[in-house]
Amino acid sequence: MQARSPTTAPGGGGRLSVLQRHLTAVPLSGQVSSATYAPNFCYTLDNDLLTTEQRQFYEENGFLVIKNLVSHKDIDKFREVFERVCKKELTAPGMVVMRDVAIAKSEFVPDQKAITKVQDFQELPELFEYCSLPQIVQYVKCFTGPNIMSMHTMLINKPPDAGKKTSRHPMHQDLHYFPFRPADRIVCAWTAMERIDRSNGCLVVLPGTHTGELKQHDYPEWEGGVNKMYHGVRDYDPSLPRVHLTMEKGDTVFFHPILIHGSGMNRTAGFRKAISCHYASSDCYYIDVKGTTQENIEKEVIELALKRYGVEEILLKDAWMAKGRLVQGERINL
Ligand SMILES: CCCCCCCCCCCCCC(=O)SCCNC(=O)CCNC(=O)[C@H](O)C(C)(C)COP(=O)(O)OP(=O)(O)OC[C@H]1O[C@@H](n2cnc3c(N)ncnc32)[C@H](O)[C@@H]1OP(=O)(O)O
Ligand SMILES: Nc1ncnc2c1ncn2[C@@H]1O[C@H](COP(=O)(O)OP(=O)(O)OP(=O)(O)O)[C@@H](O)[C@H]1O
Ligand SMILES: O=C(O)CCC(=O)C(=O)O
Ligand SMILES: [Fe+2]
Ligand SMILES: [Mg+2]
Repeated sequence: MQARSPTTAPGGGGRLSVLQRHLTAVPLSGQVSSATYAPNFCYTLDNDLLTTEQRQFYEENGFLVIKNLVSHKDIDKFREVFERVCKKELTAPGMVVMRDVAIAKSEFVPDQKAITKVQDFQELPELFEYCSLPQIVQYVKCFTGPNIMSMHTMLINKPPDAGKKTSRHPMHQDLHYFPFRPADRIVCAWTAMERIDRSNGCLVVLPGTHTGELKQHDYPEWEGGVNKMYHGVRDYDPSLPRVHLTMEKGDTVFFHPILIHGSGMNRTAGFRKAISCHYASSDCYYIDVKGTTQENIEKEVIELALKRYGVEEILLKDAWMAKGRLVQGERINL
């Protein structure tokens, strides 16, 4: 791994100006791809899709935005399917439909408006289609290699904030939830289903933090409450330089599971929608999280599994084994 000098620390003037240029860059079409052999790269694999500049950007920042990757037609289709899920016209084994904590205890909330996210839709073909879109998978392969599993799926419907700031997602590292490694062979694809900016709670990232360690996570001490399992990095330092990712409908960001990120509150009256899938190489292997910072999330997952399904004696990895689905290549370890 390349050592990072203090001058390339996140938020260094040089880095941010490169970032700004990148974020306003033109769509990929027309760019010349390059299959450069790059011995110093470790977060991306040799491939003939990413330009050297794109690889370099992900290596340094831990994320990469590809404009206009998913068609509006496909997104409109996913939106319709989501609406049918909300109306309970469609369901699938294992799928979790979750309400925002601020309205979870209300006696009457009209169905569609109550839902903050749908999770684990891997058994619902109409939504799982997102995870198999060839134009997404071809990018995923640059990070995971050819044997690709989908591990976690979400359609996030960030509600207008009910006034308690519970629509925020605290700053976190997704690896906190994952009992598999190596982290560098895991990547999230997150697609904006409409224009998303600071007003409706865009993704907020801390560039370059993917080169750090997995940190201790807890529930943030938020007065208004916090959603189930929305852990945040302990002692989050709000003075760290952040980048707000403004994205248009169909734009997709690929990001590393150690990258610290979150999302702000939704100050609009609309439900901010994004669809995402976490992928991993099937060559990844499960780890035992006992005695690590991940013990607290394992405990919560075990409690939930007992409460929901009555299953006992499971480990975090058992839940993940059941969720994982092969997208391409061969299922090896996961
Ligand atoms: C397999 C491993 C998974 C690992 C995690 C994901 C990995 C992510 C990886 C990637 C990184 C991703 C990062 C991430 O995304 S982290 C977030 C991941 N979150 C989850 O996985 C949670 C998924 N949601 C659920 O399991 C259910 O919806 C829950 C259990 C929350 C409610 O269940 P259900 O919907 O059936 O409702 P109910 O009517 O039966 O209520 C039961 C109780 O729950 C209370 N309640 C209701 N809503 C909420 C709420 N929002 N916040 C807090 N509490 C809530 C409710 O008041 C009641 O309490 P009480 O009256 O009993 O006191
Ligand atoms: N104590 C905390 N612990 C963890 N994450 C936090 C904490 N406080 C705020 N965050 C997160 O930091 C990110 C940025 O928050 P912020 O409220 O600044 O975003 P915003 O609402 O999009 O922007 P702004 O309010 O500045 O216009 C969000 O993901 C938010 O959830
Ligand atoms: O707010 C979002 O859409 C992203 C939330 C997130 O980072 C996550 O669920 O892991
Ligand atoms: Fe996340
Ligand atoms: Mg704010």
